[in-house]
Amino acid sequence: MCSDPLLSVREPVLSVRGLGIQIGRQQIVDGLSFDVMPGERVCLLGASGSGKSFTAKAVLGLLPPNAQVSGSILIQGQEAIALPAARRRTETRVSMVFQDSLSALNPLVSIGSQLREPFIRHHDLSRKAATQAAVALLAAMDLPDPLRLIKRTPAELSGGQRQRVCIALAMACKTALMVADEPTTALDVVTQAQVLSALREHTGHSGTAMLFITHDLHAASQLCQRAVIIERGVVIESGDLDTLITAPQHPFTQELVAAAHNVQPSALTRRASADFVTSNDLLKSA
Ligand SMILES: Nc1ncnc2c1ncn2[C@@H]1O[C@H](COP(=O)(O)OP(=O)(O)OP(=O)(O)O)[C@@H](O)[C@H]1O
Repeated sequence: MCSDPLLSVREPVLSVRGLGIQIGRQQIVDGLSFDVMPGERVCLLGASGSGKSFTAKAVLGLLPPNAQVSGSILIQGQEAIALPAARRRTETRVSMVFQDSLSALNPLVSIGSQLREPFIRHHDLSRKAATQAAVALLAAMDLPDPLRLIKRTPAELSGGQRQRVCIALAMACKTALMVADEPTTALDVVTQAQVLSALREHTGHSGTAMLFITHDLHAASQLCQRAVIIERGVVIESGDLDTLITAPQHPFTQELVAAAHNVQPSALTRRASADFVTSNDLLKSA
């Protein structure tokens, strides 16, 4: 244990070492290792079926009971491997944003009640203060008319609005780490840009590190500083995302970059990401 507070600040929020996940005789993830530092956004990139979601579930403590898991997952320095989310200590809890925002939210409960709960349960706020905090968070997500929005149920919102509510919910939990598993895959390009922008503004330097799960290099390039690229449950390349885009080494990474060059992001997507220099700029200019 590090006693120097300055050194301990540099300890990873998430440290995955030799992660193995097996279901029956199928080895889904094999010897995966990577770190996410405080305030950092790291993407786990890979093709469909490469084991990204299983890795995310292992970090979140949501693996199915028949999964055999090995290796180590340190969250804030504490071992969390094979520990279900419900049994984790508060400091090792991880917030999450999933692709399917409709099933992530309770369909019968108003947005306000769902957003109030973490403020009341984890931050001891009164109902009135929790409502104010929920409204402020929705406003920070650029959602129109938050005072009316909190009275609605999830089905009364668009997919993009719901996803921003899910991000607000994750932010309300104030965890050191957020896992976002394909949060923009089901959205149109304009809404994708809004959701990526909300994630960018509310993670990273604001204090919440992020593990961003995606097969979309464009989305990753708008958010992340580092990438871990996996194929069939094994890391094939990792490092600084700018370097991976400009000088991809592995044939799969080269294919990913070549495919991304063929996609022209809309003018709106470009405008949404124009507030900072990203790996996305490298994709456009390379
Ligand atoms: N219940 C299960 N039992 C055994 N194998 C499974 C089960 N569910 C998924 N798999 C296999 O695990 C592998 C990894 O799945 P995973 O969902 O982690 O992939 P992914 O990279 O997230 O893909 P996608 O981008 O399509 O979501 C796949 O080959 C899949 O067929």
